Order: sequence, then structure tokens, then C-alpha cells
Amino acid sequence: MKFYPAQVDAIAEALQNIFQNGTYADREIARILKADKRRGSKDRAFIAEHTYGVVRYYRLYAHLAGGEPREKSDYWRLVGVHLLLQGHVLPNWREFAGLNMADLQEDLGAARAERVLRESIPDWLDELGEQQLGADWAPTLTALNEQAPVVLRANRLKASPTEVQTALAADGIVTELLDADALRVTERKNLFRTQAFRDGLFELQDFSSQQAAPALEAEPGQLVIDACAGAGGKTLHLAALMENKGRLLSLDIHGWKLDELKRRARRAGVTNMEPRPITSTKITKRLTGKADRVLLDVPCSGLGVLRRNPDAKWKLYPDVIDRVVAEQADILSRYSRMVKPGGKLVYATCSVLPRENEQQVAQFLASDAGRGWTLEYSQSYLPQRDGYDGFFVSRMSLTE
Ligand SMILES: C[S@@+](CC[C@H](N)C(=O)[O-])C[C@H]1O[C@@H](n2cnc3c(N)ncnc32)[C@H](O)[C@@H]1O
Repeated sequence: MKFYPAQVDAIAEALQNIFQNGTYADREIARILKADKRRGSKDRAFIAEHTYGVVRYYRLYAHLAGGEPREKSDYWRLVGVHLLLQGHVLPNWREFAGLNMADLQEDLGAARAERVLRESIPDWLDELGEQQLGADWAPTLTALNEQAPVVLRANRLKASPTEVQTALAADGIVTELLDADALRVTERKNLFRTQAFRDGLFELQDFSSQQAAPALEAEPGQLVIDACAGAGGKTLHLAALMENKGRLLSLDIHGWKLDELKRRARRAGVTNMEPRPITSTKITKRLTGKADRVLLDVPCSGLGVLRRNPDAKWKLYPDVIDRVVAEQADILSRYSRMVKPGGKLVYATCSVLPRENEQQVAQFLASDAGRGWTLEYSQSYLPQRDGYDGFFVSRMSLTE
């Protein structure tokens, strides 16, 4: 394979910004790609793939390259290590001087014997994972370093899964039907450029994440609240399950996320959704005892979706997890009050930590706020066992 200095330089620049300026990998890659519009699709894919590749194994590569990178030239060397370990032959460039597979092999065996290096994870996070998940942690960690499958959700407001399959086949995109409305794409292609996407026939949504909205058992005609709606992945699914009938209130503390949701809802043909930014506690207090169903897709550590956002492991700290756990408990206790007697609540996260999942729900049920609530269903998803993102869904009902 032929490499170009401009490609490696773009990756090194992205990495330096991610690791030294704290930018998010997805935004940084988008910025770099936007900065030079002359790049072709192969070039763009190369930059994105290999930036993520280095982010995923940053600790291992920094160890093999001889230490934490500081200058842009050090990030070039991380890219060099990555390309060598991917089986490529490095071009004879000054920036890669001294990097060769024979030398890497010498250190690789010892490095791979240590899980924190092999899987590239901060020590504290490895300890926390082990303490929380026991024997499940090691295979979870390995699976979280693999490339995520691409899964779609057919938008039933516009098309059945087989109709989506046919529409995508016309664009040369092959899919296989999974369960319910889910389809898996068998070969990576740019789905956003397809007519089927522009027409709102499907959304990109991981299979695990597709379990949250159906778990709520929302029915057409009900008042349903998606209280942490964000850009609306679950709202769009709920609207489809409600067949656009009834009221669907989508709340979030960040109004700009709801703006994105409005755009997506228009494309998806959703007509029963009302976005409502949470500008004060009055917004949720006014809804006390009103909703048939409430979905709490709460903010979380994101440890279940490291395959998609590998930089999260470098941006998390113990106090960030403590803060997020406290926020989840607060959201559960306050927002559960919006459910009316006889109604239901789903609590979901994209984390694999019991602290954010089962333990959080158990604490809620044992608290004053949890009086009258019964746990109906609880399921955690692990990537190595279930094949998709790490995720957690639980449903509770309130007595009449
Ligand atoms: C996991 S994300 C939601 C993803 C979204 N449900 C989806 O499917 O695309 C959690 C969301 O909770 C929002 N959030 C954080 N604190 C909140 C709070 N106190 N009340 C409501 N939303 C909150 C965040 O802005 C974020 O959009």
C-alpha cells in the first residue's frame, strides 16, 4: 500500500489535538477532513480509520515508541508503530527513521503480557472494570477494542426492514436482517449518501441501543416522555413504535441537541414529537404524575461504546465516573415523578459498569423516591457475549 506524507501528517495533527488539547476524536476527524476538501473518499477513510486505530491503542504504541508523545513528530512515530503492527511496510521517510518490525517484536511480547498495555487502558480504569465485572472484564475489554458492526434501524413510519434492504441494494449496499427492525450492513459504505437515508427510511443505531425504546412498551395515543433525548436516537424509535399517535415530549438540558433532533424528526416523518429544553426545574415539575411512559437514557461513562468512541477511555477519570453516577441517581429520583400511577419507566445506559446499571436501579428502588416502583425487567448487553455495544436496559412500573 502506498502512503502519502499529507495523510500521515493529518493523522498526527488530529492525534496531537485529541491528546494534548482534549478535542473529541469524531469532531477532530471531521474538522481535519473538512479543512481539505480535495481529499478523495479513500484518503478520507484512511485518515479516519488510522486516527481511530492509534487512539484505540495509544498506550501500547506510546510504550513501543519509547514514551509519551510531545511533538507532532512523536505522533508521526505512533502512526508508524500502528502501520507496522497492521502489517504494512513503512516508506523510507526521515520521520520513520529507526522504526522497524524486528525492533518492535522484541518489546511486543513483554508488552502484550500486560493487559493494561495490550488492551491500552489506564490502570485505574482496568482496576475498576475488574472490580465491577470480575471475569467478564477481560473479554469485554478485548471486544471493546474491535471495530463495531454497522447496524441500521428501519423507520417503520416509512419502510419495513425488507423495503430498506431493497432500497439499499439499489445503491450496492448489502444488509442482513437481524431481529425486529434491525439490519446489519455487511460491508462498510457511506450510508449517509444513499437516497434511502435522505428519504428517512432508516437511522444508524446499534442493535443494543435499539432495545431501549421497545422495552418501554409505549402505545399509540399515550403521553410519552424521552427525558434525556439528546439528538433523538430513541425519540425517533419511540415515535415509530407509537405510529406517530399520541404525544412524545423530548426533553434535554442542551437545547442545541434538540435542534438536531428536530432536523432528524423532519427527515424521519415524525409528527407527534414536541422538543422541550429543560431551562429550569419547573419544566419537569409541571409534568409530575402526567406521563404514561418515561424513558431515561441517562448520561453515562460511555464504557459500553468504546468501539465507537475509543477516546472516551483517555478522557475519563475516577471523579468523572463518580459525578456521572450521582447525576444518574438524581435524574432517576426526580424524573421518575413524571410517571403517573400505573405507568412505566425505562432506565438505560451505554455503560457496562454495574455501578451505573443494576446497582443504580437497586439503590433507586430501595430509596424513598423508589417507593411504589417494581422492577419488571432488566438486561445488560456485553459486546463479546451479545455482539453489539455494551448497554443496559431496565423497566420499572409504578403501582396504581
Ligand atoms: C446518553 S445521552 C442521550 C442519547 C439519546 N437518548 C439518543 O438516543 O440519541 C444523555 C443525554 O442526557 C442529557 N442530559 C444530561 N443531564 C441531563 C439532565 N439533568 N436532564 C435531562 N437531560 C440531561 C445530555 O445532554 C445527553 O443528551
